[in-house]
Order: sequence, then C-alpha cells, then structure tokens
Amino acid sequence: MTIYFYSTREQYGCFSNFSFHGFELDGLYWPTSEHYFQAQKFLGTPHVEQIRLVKMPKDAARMGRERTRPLRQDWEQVKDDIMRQAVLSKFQTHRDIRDILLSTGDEEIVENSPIDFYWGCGSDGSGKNMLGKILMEVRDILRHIQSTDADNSTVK
Ligand SMILES: Nc1nc(O)c(N)c(N[C@@H]2O[C@H](COP(=O)(O)O)[C@@H](O)[C@H]2O)n1
Repeated sequence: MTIYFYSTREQYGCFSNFSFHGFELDGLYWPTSEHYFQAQKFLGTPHVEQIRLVKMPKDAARMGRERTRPLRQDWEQVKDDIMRQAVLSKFQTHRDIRDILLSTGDEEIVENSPIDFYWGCGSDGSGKNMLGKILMEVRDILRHIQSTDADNSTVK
C-alpha cells in the first residue's frame, strides 16, 4: 500500500524535510534537511549561513524561495543530488527514523503535497514526487549498508 506523508504531525511525518532531525554535512550542523537544501541555493554567499541559523524550517524555506538574491546558476542541474545527500545524511544520523524508513519495505512513498508538483505528487497526483523517489533510493542504500554490515560482523 502506498505510503503518503506531508505534515510532520501526521504518520510518517519524519519523512518530511521539515522534521527536526539534524545532521552534520559539509562540516556544519543543519537543524533540518530543509535548512540544508534551501541554503545550497546560495552556495558561496553569506546567505547560506543566514539560512542555516534560522530556527524554523518554514523560515528556511521562505528565505530559500525569495528571489531577491540570485539563485546559483547550476541549481536545476544539482538540486536532486543536493536533496539526495541531505536526506541520506538525515537518515544515516538518526536510527529511530532509519528504522521507520526501512520498515516500509518496498512500498511506494509519496509526498502528498497539494501544491508541489516537483518534489511532491501535486493536487491531482500527477506530480513527479521527486522527494518520495529520493526517499526510496535512500531506503535502498540504507538497506544495502545494513546487509553489508551484517555480513561483515558474521564470524567466519
Ligand atoms: N510544506 C511545504 N510547502 C511547500 O510550499 C512546498 N513546496 C513543500 N515541499 C517541499 O518544499 C521543499 C522544496 O521547495 P522549493 O523547491 O524550494 O520550492 C522540499 O522540501 C519539498 O519537500 N512543502
């Protein structure tokens, strides 16, 4: 059965980038994956740190979406990899949510956003669901890491 998520307050809310599961990446601490993702839009400028330091992910999202500052030129080419790295770091850092992600087996995961047709499925389900796809990719990576670790710890 397809797993839908969106709000951090509902079931599978930990799959949202707005969930408070911080991690270290690029030598810095990020309070949420939304902070990391939005800040990377302005790599090489002081705005990265300004976004990293705001308390709430909704403020990081607002700042990242403001177009008063120029977006990095290669954003469209790099944004999926940046999201993948942020989501992987988040789930590698927190065992409790890693277990929740792995417990979904091979079920399809969909960000049930009524407004976002790129990261989510959009209001009519026709969206690309890139965040859901990335979560499923990360699930595969974590499953592989787990089985490799188990093999390595087996006494031969
Ligand atoms: N809560 C929420 N509100 C929105 O308006 C959204 N678009 C989303 N989706 C999340 O937004 C992030 C990416 O947004 P931009 O590409 O910067 O517009 C990403 O975390 C989506 O999952 N969520």
